[in-house]
Amino acid sequence: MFLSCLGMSCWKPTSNTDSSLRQFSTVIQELCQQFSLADLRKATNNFDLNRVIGNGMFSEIYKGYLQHNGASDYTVAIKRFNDQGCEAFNKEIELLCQLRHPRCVYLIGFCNHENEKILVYEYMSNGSLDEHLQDGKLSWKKSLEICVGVACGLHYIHTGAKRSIFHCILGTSTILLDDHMEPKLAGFGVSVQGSRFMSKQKQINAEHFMGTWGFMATQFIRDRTITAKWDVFSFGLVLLEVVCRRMFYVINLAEKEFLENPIEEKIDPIVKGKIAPDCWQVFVDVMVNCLKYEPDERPTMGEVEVQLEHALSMQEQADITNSNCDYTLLSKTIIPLGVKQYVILEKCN
Ligand SMILES: Nc1ncnc2c1ncn2[C@@H]1O[C@H](COP(=O)(O)OP(=O)(O)OP(=O)(O)O)[C@@H](O)[C@H]1O
Repeated sequence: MFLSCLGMSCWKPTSNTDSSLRQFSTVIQELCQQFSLADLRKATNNFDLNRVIGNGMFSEIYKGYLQHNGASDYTVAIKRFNDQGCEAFNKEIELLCQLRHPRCVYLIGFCNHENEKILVYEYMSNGSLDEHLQDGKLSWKKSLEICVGVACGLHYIHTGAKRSIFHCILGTSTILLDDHMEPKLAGFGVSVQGSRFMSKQKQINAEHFMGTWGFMATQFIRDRTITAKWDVFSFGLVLLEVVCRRMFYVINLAEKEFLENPIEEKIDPIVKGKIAPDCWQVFVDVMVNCLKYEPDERPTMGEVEVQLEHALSMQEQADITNSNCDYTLLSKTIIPLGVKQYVILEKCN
């Protein structure tokens, strides 16, 4: 039934049997509400462009109001895919139905009506992390809490689901913030499911990732494989953005110059004096390790999560005794990205 509602042209299973697909579609129907196109037109005032709150690679995202959970004006985010978005639509339903975790955006339902492929999510009222980094109002402690939350979400998708999931395009624009400024992972349209056995790597076709080169960890470019360590590298770039308050979508030679200087000199002036030296030491170690060239040398997200929680508690302890003065960081840390790594990353530009 679900197959017919999705339409075979969009749903292209590769290895499942008919009966396993039937079971899978039943599970999706149980977990996800199905909306009519009329419901979603009404919810968005006929896809009024004034309601657009974001743009995805294959979609536009609208703010909408629906009948849900007994409320007649329940606020939701409605992602309407374009003609190229069919695969991303299928992928997000498949993955997000399996993910029920406070650090992953919640998929409420979907609509599949002829060419209209639409997903309905919980509304994340505080938008994406990149917007907050740009407007400069995010405190250091809140930033650190957000990083801990994101690490927790990544740890979950890597190890907590039946099969590990690799996000693949993690960045500050795919980290969304709810009413309480708690982070959730979003943007699962090109994510990849690993094997049941964590140690195995997944062979991937490069075209799958159109336009997302900036987030690519070096092992992919070298080996054409994806592992959890890919997301770990991307998470290292997120940490870098959080302290520098500037984007690192693509590391090219201009970024190389930027990073050849101690990172302490590049910390955003608004946050710099707020970072306790003990906290910084742990934080910068995690960041440097996440950005290691060799995937095997990068930590797991479980290790990263523990370390960042430790950094947060160091910050909290320091703040108890020092409530007035700014801190001074005396360390000088160069992120040891190898020349080879710059060249490889620059090629991706
Ligand atoms: N649930 C939501 N609540 C609020 N805003 C959202 C929500 N989902 C997405 N957005 C907004 O839309 C932007 C793009 O969303 P998202 O990251 O899901 O796109 P994408 O993964 O690139 O899309 P696609 O599936 O087309 O590839 C986000 O940065 C955010 O501003």
